[in-house]
Amino acid sequence: MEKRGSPDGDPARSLEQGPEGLEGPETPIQVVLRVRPMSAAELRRGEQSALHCSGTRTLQVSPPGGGPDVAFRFGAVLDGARSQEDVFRACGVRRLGELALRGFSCTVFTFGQTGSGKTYTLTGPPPQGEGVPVPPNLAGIMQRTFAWLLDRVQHLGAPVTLRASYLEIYNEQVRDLLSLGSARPLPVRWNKTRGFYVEQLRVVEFGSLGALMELLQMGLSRRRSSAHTLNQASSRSHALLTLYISRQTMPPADPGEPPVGGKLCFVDLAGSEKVAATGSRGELMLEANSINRSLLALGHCISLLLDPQRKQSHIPFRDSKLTKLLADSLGGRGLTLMVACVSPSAQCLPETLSTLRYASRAQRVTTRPQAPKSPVAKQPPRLEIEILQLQEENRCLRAQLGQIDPKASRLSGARVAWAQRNLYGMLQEFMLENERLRKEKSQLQSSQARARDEQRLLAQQVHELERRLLCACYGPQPRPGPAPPCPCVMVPAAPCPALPPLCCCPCCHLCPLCRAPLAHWACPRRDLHLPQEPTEPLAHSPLPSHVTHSRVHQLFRSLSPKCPALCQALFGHRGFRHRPGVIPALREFLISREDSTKGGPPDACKKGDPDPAPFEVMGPKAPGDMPLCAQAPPWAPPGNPDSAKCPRERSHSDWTQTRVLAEMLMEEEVVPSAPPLPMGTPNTSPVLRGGAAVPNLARRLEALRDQIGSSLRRGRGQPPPSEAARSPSRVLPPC
Ligand SMILES: Nc1ncnc2c1ncn2[C@@H]1O[C@H](COP(=O)(O)OP(=O)(O)OP(=O)(O)O)[C@@H](O)[C@H]1O
Repeated sequence: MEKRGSPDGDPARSLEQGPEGLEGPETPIQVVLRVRPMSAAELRRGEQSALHCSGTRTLQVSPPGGGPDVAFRFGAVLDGARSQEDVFRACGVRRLGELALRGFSCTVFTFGQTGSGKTYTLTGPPPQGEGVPVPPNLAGIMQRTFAWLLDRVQHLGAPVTLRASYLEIYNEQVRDLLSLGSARPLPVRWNKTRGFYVEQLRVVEFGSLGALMELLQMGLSRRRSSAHTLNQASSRSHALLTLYISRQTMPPADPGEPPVGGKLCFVDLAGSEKVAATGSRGELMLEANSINRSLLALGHCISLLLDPQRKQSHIPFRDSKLTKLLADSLGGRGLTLMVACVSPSAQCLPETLSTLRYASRAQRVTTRPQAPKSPVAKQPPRLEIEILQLQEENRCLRAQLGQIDPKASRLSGARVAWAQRNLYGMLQEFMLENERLRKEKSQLQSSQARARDEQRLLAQQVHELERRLLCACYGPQPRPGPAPPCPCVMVPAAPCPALPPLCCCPCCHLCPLCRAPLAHWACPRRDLHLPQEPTEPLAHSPLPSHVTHSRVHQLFRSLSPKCPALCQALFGHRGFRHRPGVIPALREFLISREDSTKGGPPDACKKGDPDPAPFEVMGPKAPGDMPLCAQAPPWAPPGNPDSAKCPRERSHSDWTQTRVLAEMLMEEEVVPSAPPLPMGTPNTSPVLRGGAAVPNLARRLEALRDQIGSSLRRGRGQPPPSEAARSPSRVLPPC
């Protein structure tokens, strides 16, 4: 069966003869078969042996039902009568240890069915009690190798550092058996130089056999094991103990030369098991499945490695943690020894045959063992030349530094100090300026925030006053409850004093939609009741000729979003469908403008409107002296000579209301502008301060206040307030 490798199947021997530092020849995995003796239980059950050793390297398998024997040939075959020491010697582990000392990476692993003697072969029988050592004659391959190695190191005459790590793969999780705390799962990583490795694995340095034995005992005691039908102390995990050997070559080729690092790894695989045979249930069954899966992955890799063509391509080492960690030993540059363990019992023959086939395949797998090369030899010549050149340059520069003139060096020092001082001064100035700018910025930000607040407050006040104005116009008392959608919904309704008088017809008093009181021009049947009202086109109306259709459109569009209720009252529900109603409205406003220019209340005229903008919508030129109406309207301001004909005296507030309405109708937009930085004292009223920058807004606010106050007072029968009482900061009566 054995067709490759050295004649005696010992790969170490051929390597020992090969040149160090070069990639070695293809070397097969060394396989040794061990047949354990029949156990007491098997003997009790009267089971027969199905295996017979024929010579030192051949095993004969006799099928129980008769038939021809099947022979398997391995590097060595050891029957149940062979002692632990025999096994250690036959496996050639000492040679592997020698190669590890020379920098090779060597692996010894046991393989076989559960209860076949794998752990026994590697570490001896399970300890009889806590802290009870294994008797020396029963010590396994590991203890014997440790003893040999420590002894060898002592006689080596070169400094050697020994370290060890011990891990188990339990249910596909790597756990550190030497960890200081509780073992937690560790990741398996890969990099180009190290290949697969376990991250954060504890590696313990040891200097004596006793220390190493302690580490072994520690790991064995922490390793998972359980009892089942075939084994009372069955290992439930794969365990890997690795010795890292670091040896300094003597004499060193170069002072900076790193030591040679070899590895010797012992792998105790968990046994394959048939769940039906072992009677595993629950957790045991899960463990068995995990073990079988990983062994299957290992077998698959071995099968692929056998194919020389596929070996060059992809081998699925990543399929399991076990194959990852054995990748180098199976297909890489390591040297590997496999100890296959079997039970002699005929009852276990199917599993035994499986193990034998597995082992037969494995011994055909080859690796290319490679010893580490000397660091000097590794470097390409170009790099060596570069290093030499750099060293030379370094030496020259050091020499030049030592020859620098002390005088020159003092001068340059003064220059540096001067530069540093100046830079420091500049830096200080910048820092001060920065500080100033920062303060200024924070002041500006706070004043900006105050201005925004004031602006918001003013906008709220305007909004509130507009609302109250509408309330006052359409009804002094709003209905309790949520705000009505239309200000017309106010009961009891009262005619708005700011608007022209209502038609005498009762049907015209109410809005056809909301039934709120309406001005007579909004009545849908107004033509029937007021035949004298003009219905002609604008060109024939008594309005000035520049009041064109488009002007009226513009007026309506600007008014309707601002004051929909008032717009509705003035123009009707559909705006220009009642265009004839617009014309008198415009006429009224122009008359009121005429009144204000001719006289008006003294204080109102004095306050005056320096900005004629509200009326400019009617045209660049005011109507001026053009008589718009032969008869003055009843709401003409006092002081106007025509006011004598007025059926009722117009009060100051009446005039103001008219003016405000005119403003509201004419203004293009009501957008309070942000006031500039506050000029007055901080206690100044926001209205006054904001008003400085928003004259229209403040003026309008004051007028609205006046108007609302007077409307409400009239409703309650109170006398009008004195001029002094009209203050912007006055508290408004509730609507
Ligand atoms: N060569 C041997 N001589 C005497 N007893 C042995 C031998 N090999 C194994 N045994 C005994 O057989 C039992 C099973 O051995 P061991 O635990 O090593 O099997 P295993 O293959 O490691 O099983 P598992 O895979 O379940 O861990 C143990 O009691 C062990 O002492």
